[in-house]
Amino acid sequence: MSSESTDNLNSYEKMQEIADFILGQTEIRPRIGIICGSGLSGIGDLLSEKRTIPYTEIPHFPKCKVSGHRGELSLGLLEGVPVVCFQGRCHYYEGFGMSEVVLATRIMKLLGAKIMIVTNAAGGLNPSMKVGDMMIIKDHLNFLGLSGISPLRGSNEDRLGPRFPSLTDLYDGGIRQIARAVAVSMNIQHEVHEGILAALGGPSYETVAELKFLRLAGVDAVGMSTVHEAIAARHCGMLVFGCSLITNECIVEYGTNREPNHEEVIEASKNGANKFATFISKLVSGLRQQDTIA
Ligand SMILES: O=P(O)(O)O[C@H]1O[C@H](CO)[C@@H](O)[C@H]1O
Ligand SMILES: Nc1nc2[nH]cnc2c(=O)[nH]1
Repeated sequence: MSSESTDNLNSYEKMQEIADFILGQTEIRPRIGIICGSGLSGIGDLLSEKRTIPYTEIPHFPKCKVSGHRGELSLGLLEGVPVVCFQGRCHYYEGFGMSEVVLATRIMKLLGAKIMIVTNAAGGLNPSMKVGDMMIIKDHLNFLGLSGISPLRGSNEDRLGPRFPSLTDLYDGGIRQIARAVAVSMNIQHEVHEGILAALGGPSYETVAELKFLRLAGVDAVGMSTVHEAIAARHCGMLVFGCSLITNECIVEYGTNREPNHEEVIEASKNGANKFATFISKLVSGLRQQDTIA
């Protein structure tokens, strides 16, 4: 399998080489980095003065191939703010190592970003969440992390961050407050929840028993990504905002003849993509007004 992990992207020098290559392609110096979830790459289409680079043209960059992920990055202005938008992510279940899964996060840091906005498609476990709703991530339960699968495993790169970073208040409270205000300004506050994301390894979806367990644990939505990038962002000192688009309702009963599938996920994210992108761009505008990115 060509995407199989060599997990060799922990080298700071290699990361710097990638960042220098990207900076050589554009005058844009991003203050915010955005990672687009499944079917959500359209956020990058809102950029002006845009320069798009396919991942295949970037030295050392892993080639992610899941459908719904474009596999390119765009630099440009969003609401007048210089941003880098990664339109496609690498997942652990694809066979990538953690250093590849979080490479985009570390590259945005080396490009100069202060804030990471990380997005995903997720299954709604809280019964109040409907397909097409959004969930501002308040905190996460990282099932891979709890068993030691961490992007920070291995010798620590002190130039990125500390050996033992705290994850308390990982998802920045001030940015979440701005996001809630944006939801009110768009009159979609009833569709924008705030809750706990559980990250599982995938690529299989959850069993009924697992979902019942997760619900008991206070989980609101389930995904297969995001938390690793959030940890890497905290490690290297970026503020983190995370948001899920709810693309399917988790099936928590036996014998319903319903089951999740990726086509449904992509279809729902296509349907919700425009509103989601508007929400993110208004959030960026809010961050600029509050000088959070200064
Ligand atoms: O997390 P993103 O990349 O949005 O995609 C989510 O959707 C896919 C499953 O349908 C998985 O890749 C899961 O992680
Ligand atoms: N783990 C998981 N990830 C998802 N991504 C989109 N939907 C789902 C889901 O139901 N479960």
